[in-house]
Order: sequence, then C-alpha cells, then structure tokens
Amino acid sequence: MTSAPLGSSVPGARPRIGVLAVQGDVREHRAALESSGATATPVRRPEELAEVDALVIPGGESTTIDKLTRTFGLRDPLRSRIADGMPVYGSCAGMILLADRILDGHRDQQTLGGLDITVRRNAFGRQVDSHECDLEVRGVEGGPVRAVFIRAPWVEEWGDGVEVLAAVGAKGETRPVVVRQGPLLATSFHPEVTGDHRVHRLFVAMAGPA
Ligand SMILES: NC(=O)CC[C@H](N)C(=O)O
Repeated sequence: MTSAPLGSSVPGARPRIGVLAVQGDVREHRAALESSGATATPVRRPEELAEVDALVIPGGESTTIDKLTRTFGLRDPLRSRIADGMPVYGSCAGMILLADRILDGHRDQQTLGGLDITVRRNAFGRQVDSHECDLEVRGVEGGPVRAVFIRAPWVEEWGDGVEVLAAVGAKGETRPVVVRQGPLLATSFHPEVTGDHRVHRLFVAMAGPA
C-alpha cells in the first residue's frame, strides 16, 4: 500500500497547517489547530514551509519575528507562498506581519504584506498593556468571542477587498480588529489563550478541502 500524499487535494484529508515557530504561542496554536481538524506542524525552515497547506503567524513582537524570519531564510519563501494564495492567519504581531503598511513601526521594520491594510502598532496605548472584551465576529457562530488584546494593533485603513469581521470602538472611532481578504485572516487579539477554538476552526475551514 502506498502512503497518501500530503495536502488538501486528498478528499477528507486534514489540512496540514504550519505554525511559524520563531516566537510566540506556538504550542497553544498547534493545540487549537489540532483540535479544530488540522494537522499542525512547526515551521522554522523553508523546507518545512514547503510541506504545509496553510500557516499561522502567532503574536509576539513583530520586529523580532521580522528579523528572525529573515535570519532563517524564510522571508522570501513566505512572501512567495502568500503571493501564490496560501491561507495565512496572523494574530496580533502576525496581523502586523501580514499588513501591507504599518504606523508606529520601528525604523527598518518590514512586513511580509499581502493584506491591504494599514495597522497601527500598540494602538490601544502603551499604558494599556492588555485588556479583554467580548466580541461578535462575523463568520463565527455561537455567540461572542472572548478577545484578549496584548499590546495589540488595530486596523486604521483598509482597501475595498478587505472584509471587516469585527471592530471595536476606540477614541471615538470604530477600529477593525478582525479582517479577512481572500485566504488571509488576521485578528488583533490572541484566541489561542482562551481555550475557545472557534477562530481556529474558521481558519481551518479556510485552509481545508473545498
Ligand atoms: N501580542 C502581540 O503580538 C503584540 C504585538 C507587538 N506590540 C508588536 O508590535 O509586534
């Protein structure tokens, strides 16, 4: 008997989803993905990226993740997979990495890009280290999601192709905190820390067999 090929072309196969494993809640994202119907593997090397159908970029520090992905030779492979339409979910710093434009970035900070959004880093104010709220997210059934924000960004501008799935009121404005553009999904908050895996299930459905 031959072994089944990897990937979502196999009917009923679990999508193979990588978690960028240079910094952040890698273990928690892998557990949330596994319990949402995916096979989750860490990605630190270009060869590991080549084996996955989709990718999660965890939160952490976007400047550090930017530097480490360049050090590990992952930046160009990541950019080309994103350009080829690989589904990617970015949480917090991961949202920043997916954004085409950053406000309040470090000098020399680069993103991978792909999402037609402008994000503001540490947007809720440096004095507000973290906060939580209940948030209705379009596409997530079963009531509000507990959203845990940790030095989080928000979306300040977005293009016509970007769907806003959730927003919060801040400083008199409505600021998107969950956005989707085709195969790319981003949240300002950290769903991996709450034990509620519905955001991961939404992403697994985006990554899985049609
Ligand atoms: N929890 C997080 O991912 C924080 C993001 C961080 N403030 C940054 O700019 O990268």
